[in-house]
Amino acid sequence: MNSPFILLNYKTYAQGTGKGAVEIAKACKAVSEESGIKIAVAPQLPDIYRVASEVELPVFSQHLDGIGAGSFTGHVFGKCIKEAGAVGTLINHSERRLTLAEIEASLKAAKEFGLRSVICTNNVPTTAAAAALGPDYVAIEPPELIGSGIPVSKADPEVVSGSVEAVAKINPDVKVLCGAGISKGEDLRAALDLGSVGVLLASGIVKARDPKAALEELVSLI
Ligand SMILES: O=C(CO)COP(=O)(O)O
Repeated sequence: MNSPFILLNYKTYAQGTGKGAVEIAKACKAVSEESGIKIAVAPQLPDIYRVASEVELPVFSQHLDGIGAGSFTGHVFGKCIKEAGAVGTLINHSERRLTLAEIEASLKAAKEFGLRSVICTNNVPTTAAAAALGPDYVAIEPPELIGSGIPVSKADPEVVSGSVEAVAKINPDVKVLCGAGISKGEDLRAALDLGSVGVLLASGIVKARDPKAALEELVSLI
């Protein structure tokens, strides 16, 4: 089996801001090296350069706008996050929803600048629609379970397996992540057993008293 992929979204948690963004990335790097499991982080946009410069670990943006160079004040430009050191981006996170047209434009921008793309979705039909656009990954995250501590892989296994099935039919090149409430080794194990290739998670690690210990527990059943 290929290594699972763990993508840690820092959101705007204080613990993952500024210096904390670097410290958590260092913990991720240490656990990735110890375990051989691929781990990437998605800090806040102004922390991308800092994290990518100080820690040798894949860094994702939390958002990307489907715009180019020019008159787009306040937007997130693919070239800028690429040059800051990002290798990929989330698109359409449930806390940063986009229209379908915006998702497509954002994905196009990610491809233009060689950024890996993770389109976030909330149920099986939106996962199917996202897969049709051809991102590298879709990440199914039922919003009601986000931040709940109740893992999607246990509370709603059908939304994960249903997403995996739908994506396999529509575009088998697209890989499926799942997220929401994932924090323990058994949650990650269940997510993989349902056919996802990894997890997108946040609070269980970023807000943990000891993020490195929490990460070690997360990968302990792989
Ligand atoms: O939104 C999420 C990751 O993008 C999931 O958040 P939690 O891991 O805190 O439930």
